[in-house]
Amino acid sequence: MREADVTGLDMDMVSLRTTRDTLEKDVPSIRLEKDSELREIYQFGRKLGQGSFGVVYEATHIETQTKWAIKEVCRPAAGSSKVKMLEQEINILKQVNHACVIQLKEVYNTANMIYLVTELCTGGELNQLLRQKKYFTEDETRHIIRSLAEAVVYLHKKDIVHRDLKLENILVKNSEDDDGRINIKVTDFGLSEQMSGVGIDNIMTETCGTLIYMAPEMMSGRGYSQWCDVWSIGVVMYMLLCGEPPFVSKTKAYLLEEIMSKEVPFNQPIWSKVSDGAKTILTCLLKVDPAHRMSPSQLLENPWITGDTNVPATPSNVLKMMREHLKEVETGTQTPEDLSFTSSEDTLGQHLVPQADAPGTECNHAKTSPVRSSRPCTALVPTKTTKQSGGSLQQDKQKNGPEASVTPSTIVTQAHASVKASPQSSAKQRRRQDKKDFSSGQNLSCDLSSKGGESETEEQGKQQRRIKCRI
Ligand SMILES: Nc1ncnc2c1ncn2[C@@H]1O[C@H](COP(=O)(O)OP(=O)(O)OP(=O)(O)O)[C@@H](O)[C@H]1O
Repeated sequence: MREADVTGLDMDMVSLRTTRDTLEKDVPSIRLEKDSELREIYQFGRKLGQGSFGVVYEATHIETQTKWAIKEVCRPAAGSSKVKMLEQEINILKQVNHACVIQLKEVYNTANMIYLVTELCTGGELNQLLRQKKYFTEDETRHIIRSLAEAVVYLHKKDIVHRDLKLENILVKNSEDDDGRINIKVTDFGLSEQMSGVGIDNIMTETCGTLIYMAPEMMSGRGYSQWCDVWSIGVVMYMLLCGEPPFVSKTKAYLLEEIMSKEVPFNQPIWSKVSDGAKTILTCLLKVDPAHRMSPSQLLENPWITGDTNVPATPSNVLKMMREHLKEVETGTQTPEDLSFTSSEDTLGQHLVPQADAPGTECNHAKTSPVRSSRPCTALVPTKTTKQSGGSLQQDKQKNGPEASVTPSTIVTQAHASVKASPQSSAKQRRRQDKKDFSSGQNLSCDLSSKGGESETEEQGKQQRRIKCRI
């Protein structure tokens, strides 16, 4: 493999998504007799940071004079949960090769230590940069979120769910490249999960990650899938644009209640300067019901991300879509037959999905609908939900292409089943319905019973605390 792929030096020519997905790489795992032997290969420099596993140093490869980061980890006790997390992290890093995901170059093992040699990110963590800048411009945010979405699409295609996406786990390769862009690398796969099962096996129940970035379905403890990463992208994007998290509360239970009872807040003065396009995306990423969340692929196709100003701003709710469609019918650009809504009675047990999955359309990600069109979403068609449940990711991939790997699994499908989108629906009604569905026993119900319970006291005053269940 070329050195450039490992070092990430290809960054400048990777604006096209297809060129960013590179081939799997071979990561050598090298056994050393003594720790001092590594000092003959690398010259250790300044300390870059300290994590829960070990210390990270800047290091220069003596032979090539290239700079790297080396994470020095004290070998945890065999069989311990720490070992499992480390193994999981190394396992995943060995499989990934993407310009926006940290690259693992080599692993060195000695009797007492493990050394992970990764590409060096001289710009530090994204949260440090945010603290300095207070907030990012829309252009800067667009570039960062596009990179993050590309990384997540790539990971999800490999059935990897990061589960702890946050500003602290996004490193900045270098402060700014020649074009003034901030190039990011997703890191810290300690809490990531690789889904290998089918259908229900792909639903995870561990509560892990960092509270303010945590998807409500994960907080509720009832089960979640890869859509938890989408929620985190939404929180990251919100924070980049205004410097603060969208939802804050003292405990997990109160935070969940806050998320369930409020719209995504855009009332601070700073939001008056932010485009409607960006706000629409945030609303679509931060949908309470994962079944209604925008998919990472849809995010990449959104005109706000692509910068395609020729695509008209598309209405973000059913009512607006109806109005626009009726206007089109009135002006003769479409026939009434195109308006293929069914009555709400007809839709019992079914869910309505946009007919097209085109850029800039409604955020519903029911992409398994066989009906696809290149025109913007204008009509809703019912799809049977039963067909989706229980299907394997592999089968879905074969049937529908790699996109299907991010298809919501059964639990999400159940959520769809309970949504009846009538023509009278509005965004607010939809959100209320989301919350109702979410909190009902039919799908991902929210268990607020822990309020005042055992986990609350433990979490008091620690909004950003990480809950690593496996430790
Ligand atoms: N490749 C890198 N380039 C530059 N700095 C890095 C790199 N990797 C890690 N760091 C810095 O070192 C710090 C510690 O990283 P490390 O991955 O050990 O811990 P962490 O991100 O806090 O996660 P955890 O404690 O869950 O392992 C990070 O916060 C970051 O600032």
